[in-house]
Amino acid sequence: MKSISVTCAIIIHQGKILAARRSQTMDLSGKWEFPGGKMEEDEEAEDCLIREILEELGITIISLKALTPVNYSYPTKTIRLIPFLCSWESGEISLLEHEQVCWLEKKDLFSLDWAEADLPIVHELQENWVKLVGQTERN
Ligand SMILES: Nc1nc2c([nH]c(=O)n2[C@@H]2O[C@H](COP(=O)(O)OP(=O)(O)OP(=O)(O)O)[C@@H](O)[C@H]2O)c(=O)[nH]1
Repeated sequence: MKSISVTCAIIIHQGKILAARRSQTMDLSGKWEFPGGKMEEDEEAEDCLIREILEELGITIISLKALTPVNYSYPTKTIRLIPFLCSWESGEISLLEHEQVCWLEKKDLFSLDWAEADLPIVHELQENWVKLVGQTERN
């Protein structure tokens, strides 16, 4: 099965990270994810990320650091999920596609019903929280 490349943003703000809940009109409805979306042809991963976050949340972000990509096969599709730690640069968050967002501390990471493909990223964040979240924020 052909793999679809999907970028996602772990947006850090005041020592927490943003998670978003997929709405009823999206596949994997009700699952939590890191906002982002599919890469277009000839698009760089970080350009995709910045475009998707503006489309989905109405904010501008800056990508700070690449995390480890995840290859995952759902029954109907295979994705390569490409995560980046990001900072929130400007704008106010609007829910343009998701039904809910929340800010997570380390202790809350596994309290959500994550999309399966996101679990290795959540583990990577938990294991390296201080280095990745505590020391990466720009503002
Ligand atoms: N954005 C995002 N997608 C994820 C994550 N985890 C995960 O399994 N996915 C899956 O990756 C695919 C990305 O689709 P999307 O719907 O967010 O992307 P898009 O906006 O570009 O697509 P669309 O406009 O065609 O619906 C979906 O199948 C989604 O379920 C994640 O953390 N973030």
